[in-house]
Amino acid sequence: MTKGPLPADLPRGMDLLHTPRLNKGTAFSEEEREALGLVGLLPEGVDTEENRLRRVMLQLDKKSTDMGRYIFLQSLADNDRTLFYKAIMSDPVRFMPIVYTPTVGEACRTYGHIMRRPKGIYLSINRRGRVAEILRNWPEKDIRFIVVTDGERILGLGDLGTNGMGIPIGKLNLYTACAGVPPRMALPVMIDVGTNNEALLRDPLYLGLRQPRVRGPEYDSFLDEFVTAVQEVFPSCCIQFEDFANINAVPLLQRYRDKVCCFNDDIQGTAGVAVAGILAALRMTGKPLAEQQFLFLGAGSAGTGIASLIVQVMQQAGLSEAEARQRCWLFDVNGLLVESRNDLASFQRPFAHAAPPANDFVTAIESLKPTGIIGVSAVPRAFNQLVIEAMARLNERPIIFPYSNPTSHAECTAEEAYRWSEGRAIFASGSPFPPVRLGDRTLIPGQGNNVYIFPAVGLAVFATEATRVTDQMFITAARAVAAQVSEADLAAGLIYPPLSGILEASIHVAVDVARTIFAAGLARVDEPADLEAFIRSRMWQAHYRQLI
Ligand SMILES: NC(=O)C1=CN([C@@H]2O[C@H](COP(=O)(O)OP(=O)(O)OC[C@H]3O[C@@H](n4cnc5c(N)ncnc54)[C@H](OP(=O)(O)O)[C@@H]3O)[C@@H](O)[C@H]2O)C=CC1
Ligand SMILES: CC(=O)C(=O)O
Ligand SMILES: [Mg+2]
Repeated sequence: MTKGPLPADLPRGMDLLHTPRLNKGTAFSEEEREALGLVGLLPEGVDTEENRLRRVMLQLDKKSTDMGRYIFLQSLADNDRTLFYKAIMSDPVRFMPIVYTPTVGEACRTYGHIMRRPKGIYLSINRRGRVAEILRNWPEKDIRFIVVTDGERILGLGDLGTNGMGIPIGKLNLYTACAGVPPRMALPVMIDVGTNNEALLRDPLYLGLRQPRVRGPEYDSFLDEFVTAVQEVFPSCCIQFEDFANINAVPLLQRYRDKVCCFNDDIQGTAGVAVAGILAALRMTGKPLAEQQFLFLGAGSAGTGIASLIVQVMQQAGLSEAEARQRCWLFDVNGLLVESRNDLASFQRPFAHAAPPANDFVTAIESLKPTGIIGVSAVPRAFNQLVIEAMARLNERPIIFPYSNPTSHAECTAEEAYRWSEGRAIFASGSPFPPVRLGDRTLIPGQGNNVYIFPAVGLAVFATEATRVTDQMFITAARAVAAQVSEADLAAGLIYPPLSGILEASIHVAVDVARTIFAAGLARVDEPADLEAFIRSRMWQAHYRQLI
């Protein structure tokens, strides 16, 4: 018995089983099977959602590698999207390292080899002039989030060309899994302007343009065409720029941040998570922010993005901009950023100090006496024993954040940071590390990853239909993430909320960000009396819908 007429566009029979958004497989009820032409296309047994989840877990358990699990889960998403989200949301601690860093990094390295069904839109520069037409080929019409990359700086793995498509897909998976943003409204986009990765150009299974990267005015005008076309085809869409090389990431953000609803996750999202970690760490040490001194290894998108947000937060704590800048020092491949250097890009100049050059990181630590070091260099093991021991000599509780991803590019492991600091480090890494046993203590490393920020900011932007994304929204998000860390978490050494509860944490963060959006007059909906109930009401749930 149907409950009224069926929607005209509801697929039937095999088409329905091949529509991942609607497919419930063996969970289609007898009623649905009769009404939708499914009788005989499924075995007689009618499953519950839970039974289908049990079968997924059983099959995952039989896979011997995380790559195998990644491929299985992405195929599941192609087949039954609800079940995919139900699975990964059932245990974020187990599944985040598979759909996200570190496994997604390995998946991107070999994307042309493991690819099954395409997901998202590929915009090749050879199709310039046709971007709006191509975006219209996407079947969904109300797109609210695009995560876009050109594949040039995929995690710390460098230029992976169109193989980098795994990142927009993974980030958008997390919008839904960690914040309930409806998956139907999310679109991964790959801008293909070629690749300078010789190994990929030689790989017969590589699927992108086989040419060196296009740069300069031609690149810029293609990105202009993309941003303009998004406004035309998806007028309520927020664009998240992801994993662009800094030569493009920084100018793109500067060009569009005040014109359209957009942000750069590596610059602003990462800054949000770093500030959150610092604020929570200070709850642990009881020291004021205005007395902290940070030294960064790496002065690219993430390094300058974090430093810039720290400066703003320190200003809110009462320091002048100049005083705050004196508390952020950056060190890159050519040493400390000092005014006498003539190799600095314009986005790095504001962080160059009037100080003598220094080419040795440990020497820089000894002279600047930082309270925290933040690794955003993608240089594996750059925080060596000398570095950690120097930090531990200077600080009772040194802040050590090896933020580079994936795990193979972390500046140090959790075990190293704890061992070389005699267990005193306040530690968080971009990719997860397992708990560390030190003497009779078990230390639990936190994950300092922008996943604590972008899904929650995204949920707030989605619910309020915000017109812009501002730095203040990331400061609010950072404060809200830090506030989610309980006294018990702090006592256990954690400076981020446990990943197991990331969905609830994101909702609380989104509520605060939404308040900031309303206060700034950037919302396109009326401010509701009960903001939390409003945010919750906008969230997608990973449950099968009754189709008839
Ligand atoms: N945890 C998280 O949430 C996030 C982590 N990240 C990670 O941060 C890393 C950097 O990202 P991003 O800032 O976008 O990349 P960029 O390429 O913009 O920056 C990398 C920086 O590291 C410097 N660097 C390279 N080699 C060395 C070296 N041997 N010693 C000192 N500095 C060096 C580079 O200098 P030069 O340009 O001169 O080579 C550059 O300043 C990546 O691994 C990424 O995965 C990024 C975003 C979020
Ligand atoms: C986490 C992230 O955005 C990165 O490593 O690039
Ligand atoms: Mg990134």
